[in-house]
Amino acid sequence: MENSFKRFAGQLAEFIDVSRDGYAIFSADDILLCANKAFLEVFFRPETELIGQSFVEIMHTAFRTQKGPRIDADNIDSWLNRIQQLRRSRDFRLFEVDLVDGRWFLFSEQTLPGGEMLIQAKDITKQKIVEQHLNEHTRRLTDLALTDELTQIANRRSFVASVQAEITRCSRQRCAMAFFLLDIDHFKNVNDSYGHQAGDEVLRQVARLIKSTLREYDIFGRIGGEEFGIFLAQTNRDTAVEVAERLRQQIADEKMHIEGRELRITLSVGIALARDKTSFEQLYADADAALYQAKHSGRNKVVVAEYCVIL
Ligand SMILES: Nc1nc2c(ncn2[C@@H]2O[C@H](COP(=O)(O)OP(=O)(O)OP(=O)(O)O)[C@@H](O)[C@H]2O)c(=O)[nH]1
Repeated sequence: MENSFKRFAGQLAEFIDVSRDGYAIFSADDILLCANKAFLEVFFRPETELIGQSFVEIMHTAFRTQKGPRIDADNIDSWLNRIQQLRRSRDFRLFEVDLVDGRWFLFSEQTLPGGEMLIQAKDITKQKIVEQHLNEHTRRLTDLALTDELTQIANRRSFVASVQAEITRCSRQRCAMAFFLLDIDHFKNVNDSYGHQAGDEVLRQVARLIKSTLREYDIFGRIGGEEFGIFLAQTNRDTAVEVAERLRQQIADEKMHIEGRELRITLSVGIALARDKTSFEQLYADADAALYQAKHSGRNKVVVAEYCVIL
């Protein structure tokens, strides 16, 4: 029985020697006792240099020579302090390590009852590349799902979701909110006179212009067709009217260059205001009623929904 175990241990040692996974044993006082080739290659250092060194010395050299694990720190000592608190904090630990040369390893640390530590390092570079591609793909798909293809601003779905989240936050903090519905005037004429592509270009330019005048945290999106929405948190009636007027004026003053021709367009804006609990549907309905008035009182106008006058 003992002989067969010795044979097994001998074979295991042979396998470990040629394994693509790194293996190493540190003593209870963190001196590297032995390591196979794959482990030495993680640090780009020969056995004669590495064996007998402490974990701290090995990491200092890795940091100085920029060979081995990527150490994102200005100060290696404070980095080591942090790592030393994690090391041996449990009998078994599993963590990912990326190397300066771009490889990734899954490290496991197993502490034996006597304090020695067995380390296994598995090369997971290929899985990591696949994972990064998948993440990038997911991010692009998410962007596509949330962005209006024509204007590259938030589409209806993502605009409504962002506004709903802000309404919840503003209602909790009882802060004033303003919601604008903006609609290009006589847009059908643009399409009819200049063609659909020219219409598309007008939509793109209007979206770009509006976006450039808003603050970073204002929510702006294309609700559909030639209709845009803006949500402003912590905005009272006077400020809302001032912002909307400025936008309306800016669009009216802009000479658009569409397919070699100069074009001027105007916007009508309906504003809804709220302070207490409200919903996207409520704000939309109020702003839509105000927009209807703006359209029917001559267009190129800003109208605040009637009941909001008190705000
Ligand atoms: N080029 C282009 N046109 C669009 C798009 N979406 C909607 N439209 C057009 O926008 C026009 C909207 O027309 P109407 O709803 O009659 O409104 P309007 O002509 O702007 O008139 P008022 O809103 O009353 O001032 C329609 O002709 C739609 O075909 C788009 O993505 N691209």
